Amino acid sequence: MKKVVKFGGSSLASARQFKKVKAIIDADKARGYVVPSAPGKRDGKDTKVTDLLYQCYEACAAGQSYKRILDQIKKRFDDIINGLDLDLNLDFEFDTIEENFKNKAGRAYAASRGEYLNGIIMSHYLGFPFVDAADVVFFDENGVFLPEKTNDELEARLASMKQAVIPGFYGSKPDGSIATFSRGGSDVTGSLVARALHADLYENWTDVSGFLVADPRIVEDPAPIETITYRELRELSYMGANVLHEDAIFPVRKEGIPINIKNTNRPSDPGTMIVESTSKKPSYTITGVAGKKGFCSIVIDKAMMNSEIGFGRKVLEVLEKNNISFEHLPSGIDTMTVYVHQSEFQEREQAIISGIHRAVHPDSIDLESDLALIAIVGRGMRSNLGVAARIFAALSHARINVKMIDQGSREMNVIIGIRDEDFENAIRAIYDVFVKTAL
Ligand SMILES: Nc1ncnc2c1ncn2[C@@H]1O[C@H](COP(=O)(O)OP(=O)(O)O)[C@@H](O)[C@H]1O
Ligand SMILES: N[C@@H](CC(=O)OP(=O)(O)O)C(=O)O
Repeated sequence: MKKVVKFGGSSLASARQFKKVKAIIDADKARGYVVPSAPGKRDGKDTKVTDLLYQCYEACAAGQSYKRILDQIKKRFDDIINGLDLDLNLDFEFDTIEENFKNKAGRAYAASRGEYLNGIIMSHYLGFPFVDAADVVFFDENGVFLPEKTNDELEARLASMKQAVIPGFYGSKPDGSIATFSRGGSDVTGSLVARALHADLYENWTDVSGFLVADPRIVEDPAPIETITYRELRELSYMGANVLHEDAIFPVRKEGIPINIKNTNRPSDPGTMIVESTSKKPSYTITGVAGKKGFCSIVIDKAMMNSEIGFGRKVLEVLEKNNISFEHLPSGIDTMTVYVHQSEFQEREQAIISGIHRAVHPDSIDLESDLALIAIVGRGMRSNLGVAARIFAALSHARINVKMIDQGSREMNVIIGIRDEDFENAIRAIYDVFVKTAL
């Protein structure tokens, strides 16, 4: 039995948390492969070490003094080392980091040091060998992740190891410089290690007792999800339920390895099992609800649009040329709407509008910003009549105007567009109608 255990920043924020982690690892011999994140927040007002490292790098790159921030980072690690009574000194590592900062090792290098140093501490504390992620996780020269090369190397390196600590979040490029995944990317490393080892289980330890039906920062004490499929989870994590990085699903899914989301602070809670498929019925009609703010809609009107072959392609080509991805594409007879990320769109707004004018000569183009998208996801929705009706009734009762509705063709998700300002109330209204009234 082999288990890969990834501990998030909240599980490694202090010596006290490290002790809980060791107890969890000691409790099960199968927990041999450990992927740590950088120390996270100790309380609501604290700063993640990764954020301190980014700040430190920005200051250094701007030619400003960065010593104060670096000292703060050092103190975070020293407090952990001292709290664990370890015979370990990171002075040499910090000298190297400072040297590399001056030699312009880059932003990704700076950010990666949180996981690197936490990995060294974890390896000393557990007595497990340390494997630098730079030697086993690879990106190309443009920073694009290389899954197969990584898998081959990880497989070869770990084959003879019964235990290992492999820091999350980063890897290396062909020239030896460091690249990272996007924020929250230690989840991806954990998943890659699980795939390479053909592990029986990937345990992802965090500060909540599994995936919850809704974001606990919005809904008070939301119900936990006992079992969720990869597909449902992918929809929810893509739409903002950021317990697990959205790219962490693919590697384990390839191998059919289940993921168990667990709580370091309540290790005996069952947490959430993430599986390929399940015959278990979800507890509620919906499995989960999640969403994101910051979208903009481009509404394009043109009489007889429906008979103009290639209309949609031409519009999307304009976005492609401007390097913008689209999120949703609801359409009517003479109207087509494209939902895009506001921050990306606003940088190229005028170029895109004039491009669409030139490409399809519309009667009008209207823009609306500050929109949010919410995904209501669940395998149980297929067999339940009236899901859309309940969503609309709940939102109308909460006096929320729905701008867009899009039901996936697999009937497993409904996506709605609303105003940013209604976001939290909408999530609560949907949660209440499907979960609270069902309790
Ligand atoms: N649907 C959800 N279920 C559980 N947690 C959620 C959900 N949506 C958002 N979260 C947030 O995700 C956090 C856990 O993810 P993250 O901060 O990345 O943890 P870690 O530092 O352990 O990697 C929780 O503390 C919670 O605030
Ligand atoms: N430390 C990195 C990577 C990561 O995955 O962290 P966490 O496991 O705390 O979400 C970040 O803050 O983005």
